Amino acid sequence: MSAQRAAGSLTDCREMKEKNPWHTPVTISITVIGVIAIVALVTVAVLQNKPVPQKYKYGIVLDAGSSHTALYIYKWPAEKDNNTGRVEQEHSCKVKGKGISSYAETPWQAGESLTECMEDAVKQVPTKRHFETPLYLGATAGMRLLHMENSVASDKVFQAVEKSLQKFPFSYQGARMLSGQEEGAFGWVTVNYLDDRLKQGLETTGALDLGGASTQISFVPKNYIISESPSNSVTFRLYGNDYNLYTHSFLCYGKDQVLRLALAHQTKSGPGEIADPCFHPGYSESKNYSVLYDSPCVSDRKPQGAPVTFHHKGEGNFQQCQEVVKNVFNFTSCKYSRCSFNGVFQPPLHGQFGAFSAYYYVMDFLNLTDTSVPLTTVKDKLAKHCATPWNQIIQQHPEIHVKYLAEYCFSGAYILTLLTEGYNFTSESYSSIKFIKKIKGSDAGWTLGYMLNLTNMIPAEAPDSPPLPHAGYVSIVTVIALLIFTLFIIFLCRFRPSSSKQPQIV
Ligand SMILES: O=c1[nH]cnc2c1ncn2[C@@H]1O[C@H](COP(=O)(O)OP(=O)(O)O)[C@@H](O)[C@H]1O
Ligand SMILES: [Ca+2]
Repeated sequence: MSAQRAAGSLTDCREMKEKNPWHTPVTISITVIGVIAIVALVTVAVLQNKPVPQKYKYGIVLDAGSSHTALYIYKWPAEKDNNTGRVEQEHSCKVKGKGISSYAETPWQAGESLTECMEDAVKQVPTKRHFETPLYLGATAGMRLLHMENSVASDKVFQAVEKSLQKFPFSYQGARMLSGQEEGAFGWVTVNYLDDRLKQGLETTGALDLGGASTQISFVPKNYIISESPSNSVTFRLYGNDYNLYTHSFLCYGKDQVLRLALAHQTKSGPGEIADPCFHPGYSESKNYSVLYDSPCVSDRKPQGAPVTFHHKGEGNFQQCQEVVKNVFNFTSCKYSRCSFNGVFQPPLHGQFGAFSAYYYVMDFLNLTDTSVPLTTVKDKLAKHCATPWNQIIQQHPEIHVKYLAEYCFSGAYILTLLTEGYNFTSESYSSIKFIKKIKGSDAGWTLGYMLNLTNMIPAEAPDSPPLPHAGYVSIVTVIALLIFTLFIIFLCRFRPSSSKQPQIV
C-alpha cells in the first residue's frame, strides 16, 4: 500500500512540474539560500568540533628496589579529564649500580646515583610540562630491611635521595617506603589497568611479583566473605566496581634473600666447604661468612666460630636442590582455615595470574615461560639445566652477567617450589599463570598503579558515557543536514508558491 502511495506521489510531483515548472525566481532563491545555509551549518558544526592536536601530560615514578632503581615516565592525553585518557609508559631508565639501600654507609651516593636517569627524564619530558609533572620515588624491600636494621641510616638515604630529586625541574611529590601490602596491591592495579579489566568490570587477573628481597601475591578470591586475616585484605572501589583483594608480601622471600636463607641452612654448622645441589657442577667460589649473614633475614643464624670464608661448590642436582629450597619454608603452623606458608593466611587460588619482575627474568632465560607445557616437563628441563657443567653454561652465554648465570638453577627451583608448595598451584592451575614483562608496551610492576592512585586517575565511580568521537559527530551532522535537505525538496515539490490549485496527495 505505502509503496503504491509513494509511486503515486512521485507521478503527481512530475505532473505538477510539467504544469507549473519549479524554477520560478522565488523557488530558485529559496533553494539557493537553503543549500548555502545547510553547507554553512555543516561546515561550522564540523570545524567547531575539530580535534585539537594531541597534547600529553606526564608523570615520573622511581622504583627504588633492593637490587636496583628504575625510572619510569608515564604519559596521558592532556585534554581528556583525569578519567578518560589512557595512561601508558613513555620511557624507562635503569639506574647504574645497586639499589639505594646499598648506600647505607655513603648516603650521598644514593642521591648521586639517580642523576643520570633524572637528566634523561629532563630531556624526555617536554620543557613546558616540567613544572607540572609529578615526580615520586617509592622504595621497597631493600629499604624495609635497612630500616629494620638501622633506621638512622635509612633516614639518611631518603634525605640524600630527596635532596638530589629536588634539584630537577619537576613537581617533586616525595620519596617514601611502600608497605608490602601497597607493593602487592599496586602491582595488581597496574596489571588490571593495563589489561583494561577495571574500566570494563571484567574478571580480574592476580599479580605475582618476585623481587630480590620480597615477593608479593595478590588476587581477588572467589566467594570472599570477611577475610580471616584483615591485614591481608585491601578493598577498592574502581570505576563503580568493588574489589576485595587478598594480598601478601613475604619479606626475605625475594630471590636474593631466599638464596641467603638457603645458604644459611647449608652452612648452619659453620663448615669450610658446602656442596650445593642448586649450583652447576664445576662451580666453585670462595665466599665470606660475614657477607652472607649481613642481612636481617639471616643475621640471627650466623654460626658461632665459623671460619672467615667457605668454599661454595656446585653439585647440579635439581631433586636435591628442591629439598634444600623446601627448607626455607615453614609449613607446620597455621591458625587459619588455610595457609600458604610461614603461618600466613591464603584463600584458595582463583582466576588467571600474571607473574612479573624476577619471575619473568628467570623463566625467560630458562625458556620456560610457556605454561601450557606440563609441570613435569618444566621440571625435567630445569633438571637438565642444573646438571649442565658450569664452564659449558659460561661458554653458551658469554653476554649474560655471571652472577645471574650462576643463580638461574637455584632461582628456577625456588620459583617452582614457591608456586607449587608455597602458594599451592597444582599441575592444572599452573597453566593459569602467564609470565609477563610488559602489557601493551608498559612494564608490569607496582609503579603505574602507585601513580594512578596518587594522582586520583582511577575514579571510584564509572565516568559518564564518553563524548562522541569526531568522526561520529561529523556523520551525525551530515545525516541531519541531508534529511533537512530532502524534506526541503519534498516541500518544494508539493507546496509551490506559484500554484493556487494544489492537487491533494492522499
Ligand atoms: O636480567 C636479570 N636476570 C635475572 N634476574 C634479574 C635480572 N634483572 C633483574 N633481576 C632480579 O630481579 C630482582 C628485582 O628485585 P628488586 O630490585 O625489584 O627488589 P625488591 O622488589 O625486592 O625491592 C632482583 O633479584 C634482581 O637481581
Ligand atoms: Ca621490585
